[in-house]
This record gives sequence, C-alpha cells and structure tokens, in this order.
Amino acid sequence: MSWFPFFADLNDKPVLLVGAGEVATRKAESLLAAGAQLRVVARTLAPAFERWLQEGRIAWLGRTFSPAHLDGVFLVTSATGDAAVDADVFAAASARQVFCNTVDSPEHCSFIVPAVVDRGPLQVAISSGATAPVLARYWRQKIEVMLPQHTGALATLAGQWRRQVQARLSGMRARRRFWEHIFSGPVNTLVAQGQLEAASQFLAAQLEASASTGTPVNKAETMTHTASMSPDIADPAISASGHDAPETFLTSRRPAEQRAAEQPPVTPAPIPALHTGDLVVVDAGSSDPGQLTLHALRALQAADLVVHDPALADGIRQQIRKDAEKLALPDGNGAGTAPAHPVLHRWSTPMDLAQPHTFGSLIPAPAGVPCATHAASHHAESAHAPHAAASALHTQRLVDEACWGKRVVWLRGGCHDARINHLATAHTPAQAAPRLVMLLQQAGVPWRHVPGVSAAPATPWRNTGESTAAMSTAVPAVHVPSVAKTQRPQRLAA
Ligand SMILES: C[C@@]1(CC(=O)O)C2=NC(=C\c3[nH]c(c(CCC(=O)O)c3CC(=O)O)Cc3[nH]c(c(CC(=O)O)c3CCC(=O)O)/C=C3\N/C(=C\2)[C@@H](CCC(=O)O)[C@]3(C)CC(=O)O)/[C@H]1CCC(=O)O
Ligand SMILES: NC(=O)c1ccc[n+]([C@@H]2O[C@H](COP(=O)([O-])OP(=O)(O)OC[C@H]3O[C@@H](n4cnc5c(N)ncnc54)[C@H](O)[C@@H]3O)[C@@H](O)[C@H]2O)c1
Repeated sequence: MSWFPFFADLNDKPVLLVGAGEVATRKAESLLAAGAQLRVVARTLAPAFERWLQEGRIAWLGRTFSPAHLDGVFLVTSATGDAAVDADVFAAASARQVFCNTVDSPEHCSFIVPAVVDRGPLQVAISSGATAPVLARYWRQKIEVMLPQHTGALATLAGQWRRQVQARLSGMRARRRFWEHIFSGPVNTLVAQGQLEAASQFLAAQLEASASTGTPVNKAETMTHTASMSPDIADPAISASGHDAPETFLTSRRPAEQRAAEQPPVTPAPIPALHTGDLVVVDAGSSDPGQLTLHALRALQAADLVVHDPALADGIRQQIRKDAEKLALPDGNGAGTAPAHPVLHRWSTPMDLAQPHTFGSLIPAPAGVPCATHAASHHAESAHAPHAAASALHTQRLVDEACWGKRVVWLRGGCHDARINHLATAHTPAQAAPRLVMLLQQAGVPWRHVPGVSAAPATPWRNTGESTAAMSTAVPAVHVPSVAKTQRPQRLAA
C-alpha cells in the first residue's frame, strides 16, 4: 500500500483521541499546535492531559469509547494499546468516513502520522509508509541539524510577497527562477542575519529588476563571471548572481546561521539573466540513483525539460523534478521515429531539416506546410535512417528550448566520453553531440557537461586508485559561447 502525503488544516476542527497515555501525549501535542479542538476518551489521563484539562484546552468525554463520540469529528486517533478498542474505533470511523489512526496497528489506519521537522510555516514530513517509524525518526533528527532555523522566517517573507510576485512576473518559469534566486541569494542571507526589513527591501528591489527585464537576455556575462568560482556558486541553476553559495552538505560543517552572521551585510543588485536558458548534458553513470553526483542531482532538480534515453532506469527518472517536462528519445537502434510533439508541430518545417544549422525552426510553419513529424519521416525515408532524422529533430529541440529560456537537461544513461564534442559523427540521438555543440555555439546557449560515475570503480576490489569521490566531485566545465545577443533568434509571440 502506498500512502498519499498531504497537509491538513485542523484549525478549530474537532478531533478525537481514544487513550490518553504516553503515545497519545505526543499525538495531542501536535494536534493542539495545529489548532485542533481536542476531545478525549480514556480510562485515565497522563499528566499532560490533566494539565490541558485544567487549562480548558481539551474536553474529556468519558472513560469508554462509543461510536457516538465520533459525531462531528474530523479525524480520530486510537492509542489505548487495546486491540479490541482499536478495531471498534476503526470500524466506527470507517462507517462514518472519518479518518482514523491507530497507533498499534497500521491495518487499522486510514492515515498515519509522519515524523516532522518544523520550521513553521515550512515543514518536512517523513514517513516510512508504516514500515519503520524509528527510521522516520532517525532521518527527522538528521534533517533537524541540516535545515537552518531561519527557513521558516524565509517562507513567511515569501508568503507576504507571493501575490505581488505573481502580479509582476508573468509565467511560472520566470517566477520559479525568481524565487530560487531569492532563496539561495542575499535575501536568504539577510533573513539568516535577522535583518527582516532589509531582506524585504532587497526582495522588492530584485522584483523591480526582474519585472523590468521582461525579455530574454544573454546569459553569457553571468556565466563568464561564475565559471571561475566554486562549482556550487558556478551552478547557474542555483545561484544566478554568485552573491551567496547555497546550502550544501559539502561546503561547510558550520551551521548556516553562523556562516550567514559572519558575512558582511549585502546591498541590493539586479538579478542577472533570469529569463535565459541553458543546456546541461548529464551522464547518469550506472542505473543506481545513489551513484548520481551532486551536480547531476542539482541539474535534474532545476531542469524545465529533461530529454532522456528511452530505457532510462526508473530510479534515475525519479530524481527529475516532478513538474519538469520529460521527453524520451526514440530508440536509437533503428525502429524509432520522432514522436508527434506539439512544439515540433508548431515550429519545424522541412527546410529546417534540410538545413539543420540554421534556426529556421523557430519560424512557425506556414499554412499547408507539413508538420515536423511528417517532415521527419520524409527526410528519414530519403536518408534510409529514420532515427537519424528523429535525432536531428531532438537535437534541434534541445537547442530551441534552451534558446527560449528553458533549463534543458539531456540525460544519458551510462558513462560517455567526457569530451562530448569529440564524439563520432552523429547517427543516433546518443551520438548527436558534435552537431549539438555546434548548434549551441551558434545560438549562444551556455552549456556544460556533468560526467557520470560508473558502477565499476565503486567496487572495492576493482578500484585501481581513481576514487569514486574524486570523480563525483569533479568540477564541470561551463562553456560560454561568445555570440552577440542580436544574433540570437527572437522569441515568437504565442
Ligand atoms: C513517526 C512517528 C510519529 C508520531 O507518532 O508522532 C510514528 N512513530 C513514532 C515513533 C515510534 N513508534 C514506535 C516506537 C518504538 C520503537 C518500536 O517499538 O518500534 C517509536 C520510537 C519512539 O517512540 O521513540 C513503535 C510503533 N509505531 C507504530 C507501531 C505499530 C506497528 O507498526 O505495528 C509501533 C510498534 C509498537 C510495538 O512494537 O509494540 C506505528 C506507527 N508509528 C507511526 C509514527 C506511524 C507510521 C509512520 C511511518 O510512516 O513511519 C504508525 C503506523 C501509526 C501512527 O502512530 O501514526 C514517531 C516518531 C516521531 C519522532 O520522534 O519524530
Ligand atoms: N504509534 C506509535 O508511535 C507508538 C509508539 C510507541 C508505542 N506504541 C503503542 O501505543 C500503545 C499505547 O502506548 P502508551 O505508552 O501510550 O500506553 P499508556 O499505558 O501510557 O496509555 C494507554 C492509554 O489508553 C487508556 N486505555 C487503555 N485501555 C482503554 C480502554 N479499553 N478504554 C479506554 N481507554 C483505555 C489508558 O487509560 C491510557 O490513557 C501501546 O500499545 C504501544 O505499543 C505506539
């Protein structure tokens, strides 16, 4: 059984607790903190319940459970340790469609309670799906240490500005980038320093700067600036300004607050290049997601579009940001043809395929011109290589999407040559690198390559001295094409 995670509003909602011992005390504390109206049925009350009763914070309905106690109740927890009572409570709750949690038997639960790291309003909830509660608790304690205390204040500040940001910045992608910058840059630092007013002013200035640069701009300056910095700062998906390194597990063991307090006060600066895209070629290495490098994980989490091998391992696929667009490449072994994709329908013409080095594909197809899919098969028939045509389409699409401001990841299974521009002539999508590099350079799209870690060197008896750690932390080179902004294709009106 898989459990659906969600956060419920229990404020002023009647909630029933059957049993008022040690475990019920823990459940009651979080229910009261959420503003629930707590009703209790129990033979005896633990000290905390006695106190809450005196303070008028709970109602004690009786010593023996009866289904009538569920009237008007939003949800119920049974924590008596008595299996017969658990079964009665669950049956009565199910009959009334009331959510039920019994602390002794997951089979009598229609909801379970996670371990929680609370940085209100931000919360991290961890569940083992009722298999190992102590494992959930173990990770809660680990995450407690990692998650800075000021994260809650940062979330509160974001909540105060969210509507204004929605009103000023059009497009979810622009807003997401804006917020990513806010959460990893100077505003984060100011909140960590307790300078909430300054943080608010800085956010306002950043919003003004972003709103006034509403058209795509060249990212080359930013990339040139950041390329010489540490890999974390240089990662454009994480910090566009280079002001402040994001939280990482590797950069420092000191608490985030301490690090932030040591930093000099920051002054507002415009956000550079919020609207431009880039392309990251990520090699997964093995099919084990545990072997993905930090760079690979970050790229997959930041991507708007991930184009991947058809046979990509599920575990790797799950590391892609949930709302990113995913596009499987056609099978490179021959039979594949380009899938009908609305973007390709709209953009491409046979001319584009005949002259793949131009950006003609950004010109909408005139009425009566065959769509890209037809164009691909036409091209394929003449070339006797359907997958080569599909490859050309996908390569073009990678570049087009990055050109139009998306953060594109080309996710490849296995380990490839680290110098992707030195691969052999492209015949399949997986070999399309040289053409891709040329197109990227022509378009002025920054790109970089994140090499994979193969499973083999991680096996101790086959390790010949080149450590996995050294490979996994290798700094990916950032390539910044030097083309003038005016040479880049213009974005079309929708
Ligand atoms: C996370 C947490 C939240 C909370 O309770 O607030 C929570 N259990 C916690 C601690 C904990 N639980 C137990 C021990 C003693 C060690 C041990 O005996 O194993 C400890 C450790 C301790 O108390 O320190 C024993 C235990 N728990 C359950 C059973 C019955 C069974 O599994 O059959 C038994 C066996 C009783 C026995 O053997 O007699 C069942 C449940 N416990 C759940 C949640 C739900 C599943 C959540 C998930 O998906 O993982 C679920 C299904 C129902 C529910 O309670 O909602 C909280 C950590 C809070 C924190 O510290 O952050
Ligand atoms: N889910 C979890 O996280 C978790 C963790 C540890 C233990 N447990 C289990 O939770 C159960 C409760 O543990 P506890 O330490 O809170 O016990 P406890 O003895 O401290 O509390 C039991 C409570 O239930 C009441 N009660 C018992 N039988 C009743 C009945 N028939 N009608 C009405 N009230 C009744 C008691 O008066 C008391 O208030 C145990 O069975 C334990 O194994 C669950």
